[in-house]
Amino acid sequence: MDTVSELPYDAVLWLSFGGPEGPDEVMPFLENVTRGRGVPPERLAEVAEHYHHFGGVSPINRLNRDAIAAVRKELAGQGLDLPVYFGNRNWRPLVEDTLAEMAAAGVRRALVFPTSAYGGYSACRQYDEDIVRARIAVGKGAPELTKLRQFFDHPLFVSAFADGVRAAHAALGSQRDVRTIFVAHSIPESADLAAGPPGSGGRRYSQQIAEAARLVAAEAGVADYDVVWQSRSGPPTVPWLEPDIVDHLDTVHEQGADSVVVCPVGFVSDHLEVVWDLDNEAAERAAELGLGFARVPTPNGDSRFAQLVVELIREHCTGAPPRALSDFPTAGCTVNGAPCAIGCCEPPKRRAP
Ligand SMILES: CC1=C(CCC(=O)O)c2cc3nc(cc4[nH]c(cc5[nH]c(cc1n2)c(C)c5CCC(=O)O)c(CCC(=O)O)c4C)C(CCC(=O)O)=C3C
Ligand SMILES: [Fe+2]
Repeated sequence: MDTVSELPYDAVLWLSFGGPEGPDEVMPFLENVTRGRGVPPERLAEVAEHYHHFGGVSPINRLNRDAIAAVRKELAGQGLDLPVYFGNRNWRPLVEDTLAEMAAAGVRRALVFPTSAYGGYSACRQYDEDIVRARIAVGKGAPELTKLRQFFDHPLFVSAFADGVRAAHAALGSQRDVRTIFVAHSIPESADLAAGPPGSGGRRYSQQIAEAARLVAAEAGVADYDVVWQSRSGPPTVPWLEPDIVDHLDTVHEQGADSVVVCPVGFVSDHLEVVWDLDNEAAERAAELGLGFARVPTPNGDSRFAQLVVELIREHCTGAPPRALSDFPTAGCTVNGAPCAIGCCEPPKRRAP
């Protein structure tokens, strides 16, 4: 690709979810995540336990810092002079503070890399809301922020997972009846129905998950697989995407499988919902059922992830056609937190606070 000599941007903002880094930070973090979202206190107490199991430290901030270091190296290696800043929605470093720091350093226009590959409210539109909130907090002189596009069907994203699926099958041995299970964060049915531009029929999130699973399976040479969900929250009366991964293990066991390859295609890093909900809860259920269990790593630890981020930056700056394996429209790239379209991935109706 041509060199991007005169970059129209002067920084990158790595925008993520955030997580606690000590036991005292767990509850304040969870309160930030769930403010006004109708998550029952019992669920909150249960999730707090998951964090305390790891000393109150989520791996997510460390994983983001490692990924940022890799992206800085990749940028420098490609001769791109762009500082990378780190800000989160729910925990320190909070995006409001990071954006203030960027403004003070003289940043005028920045690209935003959100740490989610997908569309939908939680995965895409809520990051737009974070951008709006941070710019309001900084006020006059807030940098212009352009969010990079969704990348669930990017060949580098797909091939990192596909290599992991192949390696997991190899680790379990080829003579066994292995079931491949793709898993993503569940969301309320209503949020999935509202995902995508109005009039599109919704379900953009679950459709993109299904498409990513299909692409990864095809590249890994897996003919049969399932797509299931994890980490549901909210009151039990509200329907969320199902089946849950743990229940699904019972199903595949009944169907005669003797081992499972679990691929967390909905996430980019091995954060707490992966190391607890999959490596602990799901792995434990698999052991009870006598199922062999191999969990595929997320792409964050793969060298292709930094390449992917830099490719998205270059693609945006040069106007090159998006490298994408699906027919879904390229969405998610907007300026200053604008939605992709009016009413796109609308936030679900909340209970009054
Ligand atoms: C689609 C989706 C992604 C993927 C896209 C993306 O990556 O952005 C994601 C990522 C993450 N979710 C995370 C953690 C949590 N999510 C919660 C709650 C919720 N998630 C939701 C959806 C998603 N979540 C929803 C609809 C809720 C209900 C409340 C609400 O409507 O917002 C809660 C509250 C307690 C609970 O009920 O579980 C916690 C603690 C962490 C950090 C893990 C760590 O600390 O390492 C990460 C990366
Ligand atoms: Fe979540």
